[in-house]
Amino acid sequence: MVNVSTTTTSPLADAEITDTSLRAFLHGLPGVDQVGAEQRAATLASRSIKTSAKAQAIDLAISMVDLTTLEGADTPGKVRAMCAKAVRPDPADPSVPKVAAVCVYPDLVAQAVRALKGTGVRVASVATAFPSGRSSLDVKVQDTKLAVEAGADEIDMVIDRGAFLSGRYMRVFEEIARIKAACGDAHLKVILETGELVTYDNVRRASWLAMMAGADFIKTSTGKISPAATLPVTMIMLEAVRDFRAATGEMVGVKPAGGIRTTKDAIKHLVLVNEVAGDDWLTPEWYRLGASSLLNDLLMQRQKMTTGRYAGPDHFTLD
Ligand SMILES: O=C[C@H](O)COP(=O)(O)O
Repeated sequence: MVNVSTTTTSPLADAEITDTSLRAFLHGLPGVDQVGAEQRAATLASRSIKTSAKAQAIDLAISMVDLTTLEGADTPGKVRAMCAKAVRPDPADPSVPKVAAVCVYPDLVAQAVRALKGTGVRVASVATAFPSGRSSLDVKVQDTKLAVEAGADEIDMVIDRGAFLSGRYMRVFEEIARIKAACGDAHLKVILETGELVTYDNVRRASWLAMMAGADFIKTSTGKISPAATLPVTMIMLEAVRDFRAATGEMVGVKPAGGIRTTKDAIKHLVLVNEVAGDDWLTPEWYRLGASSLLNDLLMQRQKMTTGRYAGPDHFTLD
């Protein structure tokens, strides 16, 4: 019996969560029909939307962006410039909405907090030995606490894929629950790194595991591993949050991240959200697009819709 206290509602809330009950629950989830899932995602992705809806969709997508820089070469100056862009994506057009959040490494959180104070743009920080997650739990907790103390509103943690893939689900559960506790009031996004989970069944299991352990959001990827936020994987995660709400009454957000670069990609995601989870998720509170270079394409397409012509990519500052 493992002593874990979790504050979230879970389908196993009445039974004490044990290695055995957790494994039985996760392996009792319906298997994913791989061919069916890929076909359905492709069909939904091929839907077109009306031009009038496209303008709205672009603004919604902008408002959902977690504008991200996660490079070893990141500097305070780069983060300040990114924060300015997050608040006012197109300096020439004040009608462009601000993005949801900026996402940086923990040592740059204080910088971002200063730059975004009072703007309503949130500060997200990766933590827990991102992107590999290969460190002790104590170090991961400390990493999380430092980011929260520096002012992060949101923590993007990675799960221990080695533990998950070797069937040590309870270890993954406990780790998420410990990090959730270390977050305090900060929201916790749990990165599954779906590109390393091998099967869609594992994506479904990891989604439920993360939600049961206290995730406020489930996130596809770190952006460091390919494939990242594919449509079938995102669809399976959207099904999981939909079914989790039906089972528990609790809503959990979804954040696809990695490889989302074009307006077309973003709109496919919005269609998927609407069709699979429902329009309750169509807000920045419940859906985010983690991306380092999507914003400029959204701005270019928006300008094309407003003025009838494209501005060159050099019209906008670098993502
Ligand atoms: O969380 C966000 C990802 O790191 C961004 O990935 P990307 O550079 O492929 O957009």
